[in-house]
Amino acid sequence: MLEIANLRKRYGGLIALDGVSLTVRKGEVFGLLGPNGAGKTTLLSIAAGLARSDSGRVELFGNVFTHESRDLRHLVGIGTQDLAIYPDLTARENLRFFGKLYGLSGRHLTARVDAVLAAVGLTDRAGDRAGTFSGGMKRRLNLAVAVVHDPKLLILDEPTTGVDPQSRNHIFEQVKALNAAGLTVIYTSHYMEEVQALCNRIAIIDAGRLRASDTLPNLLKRLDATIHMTVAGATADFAQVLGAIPSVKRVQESNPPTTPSVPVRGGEGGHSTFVLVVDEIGPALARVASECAARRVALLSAATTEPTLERVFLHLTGRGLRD
Ligand SMILES: Nc1ncnc2c1ncn2[C@@H]1O[C@H](COP(=O)(O)OP(=O)(O)OP(=O)(O)O)[C@@H](O)[C@H]1O
Repeated sequence: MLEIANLRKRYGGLIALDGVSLTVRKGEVFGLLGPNGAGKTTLLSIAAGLARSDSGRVELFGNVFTHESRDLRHLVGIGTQDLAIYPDLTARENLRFFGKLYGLSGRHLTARVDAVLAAVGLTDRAGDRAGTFSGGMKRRLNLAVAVVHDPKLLILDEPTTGVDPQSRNHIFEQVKALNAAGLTVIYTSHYMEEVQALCNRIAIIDAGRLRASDTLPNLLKRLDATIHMTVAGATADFAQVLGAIPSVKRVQESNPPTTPSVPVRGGEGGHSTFVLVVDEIGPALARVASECAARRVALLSAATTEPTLERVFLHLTGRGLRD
């Protein structure tokens, strides 16, 4: 649906986009993550035809899409990070205004306005001025404005920023419903868990460069899972026993014996600590427990760390999402 190739954009001496390429497929919710200032808004503005790139190419449904492509603009809806609604107009007037800008009129316009008001739960407040709305209601109206002209691709730039949990859920559910009805969505958020729950594929950008673009399971595979375990009464060959478990990739022992001839690690009944780097925690842990039982080794503690999107993000960018 959207093909972005080698986009570059400078603001004076600052390189905001440094050759970003990515593909968004029809029907997916595509997540875009990046620390503050990574270039997300710049990328989305160019992808939506609102800003010009210095070089590179954007194709929408196989057609070159630029700032000048007015005939293709109706295919895209954008929910901007800063609210794009008029506080002095009512919710309905806002939607009629933006609908008309996209060429809707008459009964079709009225039907679309009613449909999106209902979809975002603002039918009861349709006649109230947007300026009187809560932050969450304004965000919901902003989303309605983005889809009033029935686009094929919806670009949402941090749609849940600064809203209460209830409105956040409402927006979240609405995005899911729009996607289920066939709308392709690009979604940026500062909430990792939203992107994790909503998106089929996720791109991570940092300092204007694409660091990764993949499905969540594939992104998670970039990091190892570990088991930190403490045992008592381990025999000298216990590290080898652990290393032979199929899903264990590496074993590190934190207190190796001082003399190789001592048969019991850490002395009689002594404690030993191992760190296992594993492919999958569940099967590895089950085998660890059974090996311990078979060898009369007491498993005193086992703590696991699994890859999360947050850890992958930190690994790729060296920064947290909300730095
Ligand atoms: N119009 C502009 N003029 C000058 N610099 C700009 C302009 N717009 C963005 N920038 C700079 O370009 C870089 C990328 O900004 P952009 O808004 O695209 O990042 P972002 O990932 O959307 O950040 P955030 O998460 O904070 O919204 C930042 O350093 C920003 O200060």
